[in-house]
Amino acid sequence: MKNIKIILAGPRGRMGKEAVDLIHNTEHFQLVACLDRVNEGKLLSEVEGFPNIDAPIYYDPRTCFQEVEADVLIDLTTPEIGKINTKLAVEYGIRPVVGTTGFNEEELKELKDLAASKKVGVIIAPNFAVGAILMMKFAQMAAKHFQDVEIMELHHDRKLDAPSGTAIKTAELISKTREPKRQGHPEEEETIQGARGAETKDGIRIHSVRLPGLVAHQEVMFGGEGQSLTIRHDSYNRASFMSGVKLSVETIMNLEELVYGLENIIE
Ligand SMILES: NC(=O)C1=CN([C@@H]2O[C@H](COP(=O)(O)OP(=O)(O)OC[C@H]3O[C@@H](n4cnc5c(N)ncnc54)[C@H](OP(=O)(O)O)[C@@H]3O)[C@@H](O)[C@H]2O)C=CC1
Ligand SMILES: O=C(O)C1=N[C@H](C(=O)O)C[C@H](O)C1
Repeated sequence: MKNIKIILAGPRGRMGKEAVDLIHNTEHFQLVACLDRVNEGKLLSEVEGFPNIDAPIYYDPRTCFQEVEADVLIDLTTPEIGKINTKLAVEYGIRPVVGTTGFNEEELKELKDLAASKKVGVIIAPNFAVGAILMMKFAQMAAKHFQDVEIMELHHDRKLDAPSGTAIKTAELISKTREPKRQGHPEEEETIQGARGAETKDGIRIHSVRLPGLVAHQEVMFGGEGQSLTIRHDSYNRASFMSGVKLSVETIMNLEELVYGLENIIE
């Protein structure tokens, strides 16, 4: 397989560290630069925790994309920075694999159009874990048979966005097979605001839990006459996401458009 040259944004983060290991341990992957908001001008090997990896660190994505020859950008930063990096990478013909969450519908549409016009592959993956993809697909299947559903997503308390990208994607997939419905008692009232969670435009409730000790977890709970069905996925560590990152980097080399969600590339 051809060597794939990768720029990684966010190498010191929880996901970024795992991605450095993945790139380092994959024969046909090469880390050619990092984007970070500290350590500009250093090599990654000069930063504590990353011996033997001589990729230069840039702060400004534009300078990095101009100076470094790369095939793929992996972005694992923050919602605000991820959006800037992704758009800029497409403009420079570098294919973004984006794990960073927090893109809204309008931003996805804008990127889709940009990717199509530049013929540059983009993968935006709200969740890279294969089990999470299956959980979402199973939920979409179950929604054919159960009209009433609520999503509970549970994450560590360092997470910036709520609801999670996975919960939003799950609700979107369910909405493809379930008619819009306003759930609960027609006259229900929240005596404490937010008690019924956030409601999507199709009437699906999403509840976001943030606690130290958690990593990334989600339950999709369906209710019917005299029965319920709960589909649950748990990521206990960030290594759980790395096979999806690897697959995305390999797949994006043959894409010329935006793909939103790994369910579109996992058979
Ligand atoms: N798709 C998926 O499967 C998954 C997606 N995620 C998403 O990935 C993203 C990262 O998550 P996580 O690793 O837990 O978060 P972290 O907060 O651990 O890491 C984010 C990193 O981005 C860095 N950063 C901030 N600003 C910049 C900048 N201007 N340039 C480059 N780097 C910058 C931060 O630096 P500093 O430390 O200085 O703030 C930090 O090191 C989140 O959006 C999260 O939702 C997470 C897990 C799985
Ligand atoms: O911030 C996280 O940790 C995660 N973010 C993604 C999301 O918002 O769905 C994926 C996973 O749940 C972990």
